[in-house]
Formats: sequence, C-alpha cells, structure tokens
Amino acid sequence: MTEIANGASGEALAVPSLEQQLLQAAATGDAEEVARLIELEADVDYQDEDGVSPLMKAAEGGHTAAMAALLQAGAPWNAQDRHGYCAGEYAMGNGQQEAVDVLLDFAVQAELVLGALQRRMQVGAPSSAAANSDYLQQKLVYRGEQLLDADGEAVMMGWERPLMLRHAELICPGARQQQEPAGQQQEQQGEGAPEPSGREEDSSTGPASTSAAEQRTAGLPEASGREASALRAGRGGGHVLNVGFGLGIIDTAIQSHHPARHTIVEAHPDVLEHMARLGWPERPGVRILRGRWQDVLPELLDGGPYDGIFFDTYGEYYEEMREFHSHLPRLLARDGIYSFFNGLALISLELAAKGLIVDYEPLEVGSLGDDVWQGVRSKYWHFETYFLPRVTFDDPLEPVAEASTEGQDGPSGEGQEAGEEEGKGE
Ligand SMILES: C[S@@+](CC[C@H](N)C(=O)[O-])C[C@H]1O[C@@H](n2cnc3c(N)ncnc32)[C@H](O)[C@@H]1O
Repeated sequence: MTEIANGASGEALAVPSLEQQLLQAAATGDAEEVARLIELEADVDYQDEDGVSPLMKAAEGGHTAAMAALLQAGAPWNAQDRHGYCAGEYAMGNGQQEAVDVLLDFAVQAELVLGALQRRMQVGAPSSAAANSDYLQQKLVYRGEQLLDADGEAVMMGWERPLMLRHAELICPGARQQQEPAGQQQEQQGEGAPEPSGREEDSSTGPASTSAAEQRTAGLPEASGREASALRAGRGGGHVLNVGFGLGIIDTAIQSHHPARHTIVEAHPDVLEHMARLGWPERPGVRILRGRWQDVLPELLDGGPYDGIFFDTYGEYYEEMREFHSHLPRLLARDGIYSFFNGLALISLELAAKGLIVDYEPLEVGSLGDDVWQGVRSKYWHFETYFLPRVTFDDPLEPVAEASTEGQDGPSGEGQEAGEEEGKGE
C-alpha cells in the first residue's frame, strides 16, 4: 500500500499498489481491469504475504479470461503459495475444471517448448520416437549397480533402490494388505527410505528360488475365486505390471510381494538378453512382453486390468508418458494403484483431468556424493528428497466404460502433445 495525505482531514489514506489491484481484479474475474493493470506494468509475478498470486485467485474463481491475460503476460503457472499450493490446486480445490484445463494446456505448451529444445540439444533427434529408437539401437553396459548407454549416460542406477522398493510396496496388492492404516503411514512419511519388506534378492543374482506359496500363485488365470481370495488375504496375489526392466530392481521387489501374475514390458534387446540370462522368462507367473510398450499395447490391454502398475522407461519424453496415461483408465483396475519414476511436477494436473488423483510421499534420498556418479556422464538427480507418486481413481465407483473412452485418444489425441523430458540421463 502507498500512503497519501487526505486533503480534508490530513489523515493518511492507503492506496493499493498496482499489484494489489491486480490481485483484486483477478479475484473478481474482471479481465478488462486485469489487462489494463498489466498494460500499466503491474508485476504479474506478484505474490502477497501468503504467497497468493493473481493467477491463483483467478484460477480459484474459474475466471478463465483473466487467467489467459495473466498467463500471456508471463505469470508463472507453477508458482506456489506458502502452503505449497499452485494455481492448479486452487482451481481443483474449488471444482473449477475449466480453469484446470486452461492451466494444463498452458503448462503442456510451455513444457513442449522446453522439451523440444532439450531434445534437439541433447539427442539431436527430430522426434521423441526417434530418440527412443536411437536408444534402443545402442549397445548397453551392465556395470555393477549401473546400466549405461553407449554414451555413458545412466539408464538406471543402484542409488534408486530404496525408491523402487517403496514403489513396489505401493503397487503390489500383497504388500498393500500388510501395510499399516493410512494414519500411521502418514506419520512415517519423510522419515527416510523404508527398509525392504519381505525377501529381497539382487537382480545380478537373478530371481530367487520359487517358494511353495509362489508356486501356488503362479500362472493363475485371474485373481478370482477361492484361491485368489486366499492369496489376497495375506499371501500376495493380484496382477502387477511394470514397464521398463532396467536393473530389475523393482521387478525383484515386486516378486517379493508374491503377485499372482507379473507382466513386464521391456524394449531393449540387451536388457531382454540380460533378463533371459537371469532366468526371468521361466519365472512362474511372469509374462514378458518384448518390445516397446507402444507396440505391445494390444496384449497389454488384453491382459488387464492390473492391480498395480509402474512406469519407468528411458529415452522417452513426457509426450510418451502422456500417451501411456491416456490408456491408464483401461489398464488400471478401479481399486488399483499406479506409480511412476517421478521427474516431473505437472503430471498431477494432467492425471486429474482423467479422474485420477495423485498423492506424493516424500522419501529422503539424502545428498548423493560424487562417488555415486563416478563413470556416469550426466548427473540426472540433484535433490535430497524424492516425491513418490501414488495414483488412484478419484471415484473408484465410477463406471469403467466412461473412463475407458479416455484411453482411446492415444497418439492422435493428447498423446501427441509433447512436453518435458521424462528424466533419467536425458
Ligand atoms: C530406467 S530403466 C527401468 C529401471 C527399473 N525401474 C528398475 O527398477 O531397475 C528403463 C527401462 O525401460 C526400457 N525402455 C525404454 N523405452 C521403452 C519402451 N518404449 N517400452 C518398454 N521399455 C522401454 C529401457 O530399455 C530400460 O530397461
């Protein structure tokens, strides 16, 4: 506020700053006033003492014209208030779906430019499909707890093990049953990476020998009937899907939770060879779909729905991930859980538009020392905390048919829109 003298009384009067006026105009949805204030050079980055921005206020009220004016003027779509909420959450919290869509479109376009730039700079490929095919033709090297591509970029690294163990716990019905009530889980969040649960085995030594319980679960056509319910009562069960084998850390962890069926999609010939050497194809209940997930999609859909799904590929970009998400409503069981390697922030908004909600669980990675990155060309992780996503249907009782139409837009629908790179080593 600026203070000016009141001529009559001599008292000081508070005059709102341009930014405070902008906040007010955005809150009431006065798009003309918003445009006028922007013209007068009001700062569109402004956030009040609580971190609330004009864009958040406009989004909360569903004032899409005011939002458009602010976004065009450069208002950051992903700024957060003091509680960590961004404009998308203001819109969602107030049931303003149109405002969510405006933000989502804007965010995707912004990320698209970024993604395209990075792709050209780092991969030199005209499209991300080409980037993936470039990767798939490279010779890979397994070196201890590292899987490297021909340029020495890390496809997967052992430091991610605690993250993968937790991802597996989250998506496997066998592990979910054993977990504590939600309240207690909340308390544990952020206390560091959880200890491996159940039997652990290393991908370098291959799958462990098959237990009686596992033999009983293996090859079940469906998780149904008396046997399946017995499995669900405490000995694993369910059908779990993992896309991208890499070091096999998550697949090994999934096996430790005794799923009735376990489908793995893997595209790289060297990784498939590695899996064969370790005996994965003979593993009871395990089905390996060889090829890019895009190419084996019909089999993937035929084998579904899945009780748990994990997605973690390499050499792909956000546009591929979005395409995968467009199939999620048909792939994921209504009470299933989906998770993915999380290198992105805007995914919550994208999934919300499909009726899926994302909770993030903080996992402390700590500071990764230089020794972790020795022999790896690019450091692809820079943070001490990993936010592990847990995706479920917002309304599990909603009929499947309605959601399944979402999965049909595929490459010609939203999957065509590009965005930020997917993460590892890219
Ligand atoms: C980062 S690694 C996965 C690591 C795994 N989560 C683990 O725990 O070890 C990515 C894997 O995805 C595979 N991949 C890349 N593109 C793929 C695609 N389009 N379809 C299926 N697999 C793909 C890569 O060959 C690689 O094995």
